[in-house]
Amino acid sequence: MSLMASRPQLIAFDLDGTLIDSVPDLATAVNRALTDLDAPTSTEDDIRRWIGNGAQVLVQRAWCQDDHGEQLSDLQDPNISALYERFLYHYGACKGDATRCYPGVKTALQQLHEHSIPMAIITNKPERFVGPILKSLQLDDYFGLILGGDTLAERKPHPLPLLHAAQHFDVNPTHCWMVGDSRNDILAAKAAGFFSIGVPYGYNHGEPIEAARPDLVVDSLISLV
Ligand SMILES: O=C(O)COP(=O)(O)O
Ligand SMILES: [Mg+2]
Repeated sequence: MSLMASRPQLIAFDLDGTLIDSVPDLATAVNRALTDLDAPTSTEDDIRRWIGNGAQVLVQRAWCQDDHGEQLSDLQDPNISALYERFLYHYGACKGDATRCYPGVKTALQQLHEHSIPMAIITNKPERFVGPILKSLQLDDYFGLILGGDTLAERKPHPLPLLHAAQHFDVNPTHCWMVGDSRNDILAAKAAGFFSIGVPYGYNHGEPIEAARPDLVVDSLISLV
């Protein structure tokens, strides 16, 4: 039986590591920002593990070269704020250069759209980058709501953006799905009462997504249709 038989009233998608592989451009921007501050650069493998808690935490981890850099550094530190500003500048310039959709994403979104399923993006990425990236990949027609990591007072793993989305579409959270690659997506889904769906091909801080105990794991978004 198709998953669609349990027809969700809303599907919320994570962006980085779920719809798009954005690591190469994020790594370019982080390393250009580090170079501007004469700090040592990081490998793409390290940066992949540091994605998923938003851009400020990403630069804290890169500055400290540590998976827990947000606990070892202070957002008020002038080096961190300078690194963040340089990151925003460089990522603004390179955000679409090497970023691509994962296989099956476009087909799945198109088919869900044809089924008239309401869809939202709930990402921890700064909101300003989301619209332009979706547009450049021709994914901008599918989503009735886009929430970035800086749109609301809280971001994933907090349930607020998911509850906000359910309210926006006037639907009950228990009839909504959250699809993501990170434990933050699964934690937010569980806290909000959404059905949680993990994808195994994303980043998830170097751990298998199964460790976050999602309700379901799908290898490709095609399985959702
Ligand atoms: O910016 C990040 O840290 C990751 O964003 P995501 O929530 O779309 O995975
Ligand atoms: Mg993600």
